[in-house]
Amino acid sequence: MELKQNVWVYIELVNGTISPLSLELLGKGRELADSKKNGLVGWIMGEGAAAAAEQVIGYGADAVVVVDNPELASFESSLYTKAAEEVLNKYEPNVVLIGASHNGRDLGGRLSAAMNLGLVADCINCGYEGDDDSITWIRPAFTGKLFVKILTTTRPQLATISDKIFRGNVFDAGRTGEIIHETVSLNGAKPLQQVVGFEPLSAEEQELTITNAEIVVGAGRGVGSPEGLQKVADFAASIGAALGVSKPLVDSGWAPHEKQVGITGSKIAPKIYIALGISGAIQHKLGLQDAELIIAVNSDPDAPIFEFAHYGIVGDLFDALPVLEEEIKKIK
Ligand SMILES: Cc1cc2nc3c(=O)[nH]c(=O)nc-3n(C[C@H](O)[C@H](O)[C@H](O)COP(=O)(O)OP(=O)(O)OC[C@H]3O[C@@H](n4cnc5c(N)ncnc54)[C@H](O)[C@@H]3O)c2cc1C
Repeated sequence: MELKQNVWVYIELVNGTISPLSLELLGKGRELADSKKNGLVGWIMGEGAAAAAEQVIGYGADAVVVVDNPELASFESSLYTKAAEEVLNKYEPNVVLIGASHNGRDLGGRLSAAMNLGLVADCINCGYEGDDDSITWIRPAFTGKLFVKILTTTRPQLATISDKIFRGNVFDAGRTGEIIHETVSLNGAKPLQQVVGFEPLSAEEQELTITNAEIVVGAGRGVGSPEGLQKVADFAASIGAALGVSKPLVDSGWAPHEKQVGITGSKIAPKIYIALGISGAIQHKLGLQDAELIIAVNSDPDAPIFEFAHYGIVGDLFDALPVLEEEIKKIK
């Protein structure tokens, strides 16, 4: 397969496993490639990268470029940028999608500077609008008040993409594709930092957060006070759920920003989201639209949240708490 001028997805490995965000990008990359009858190339760097290559094919790539190098054993942005530059200069892809993880943002920004490329950061959508090879990137601007369309005039077209926007492809063990092993010289680059060891947290030490919990309880302005929020927090703890909040609670200083659900907070995909005293504004909704089941309690029957919640209770959230706690404990 001709590898040049294709759609490329940077595959990030986390402890040797393909990150969920990379799988999402393989789904979007497949769609982009198909719409222009292009190929989709997955590109993995790091020690042990070869082991993940077959899976990248199974998740939708036509080919995988593997840079398996002990110097890239753990992410070090200066070395990864050098390696990426060598690979991209050789293969000249048309489009490069990088997940907007911590490391992906770091790599994307450095690549943009090193290769003098335009970079569109934190995109939430993209696609071909015309007949040429230009991608229209869509990203929030002015702290989420606007969604802007951006075209990049440099090639490859480079963007980092937010998580939980796209769906990955279903794994197909029968898919076949080319696996190319690439070496990089790194041009004598030296790491700026060195990882000397990893100490994984035990299961008990790992905190339940809004992005990893199966059940998230969302508290909104309807809780009325820090004491009201504490009652909701106690309810969340009693059912083994993480506590999330709407923006006004962060703005009031009642909760830290890391608990905020929404376009300017975190996008979450729990099995169950229980929204208590939340009106359901679009900026909040955009953060939880991947939740499998949404239950809302709101005293206002016309609250917008009832337009997209699967189950709704019209009433005072504090009256609903003991009932919900009892019912959820019965089924847990
Ligand atoms: C640029 C920008 C970015 C934003 N980003 C985010 C974001 O990431 N996340 C986010 O959440 N918001 C965000 N917002 C704010 C968003 O527009 C809403 O203002 C916010 O989500 C409203 O929060 P809320 O539903 O808690 O409060 P409100 O809209 O005030 O709703 C409170 C609800 O509680 C109900 N209620 C009151 N008392 C009770 C009770 N005792 N029992 C039951 N129900 C009760 C009321 O009927 C009402 O529906 C953003 C706004 C802008 C402009």
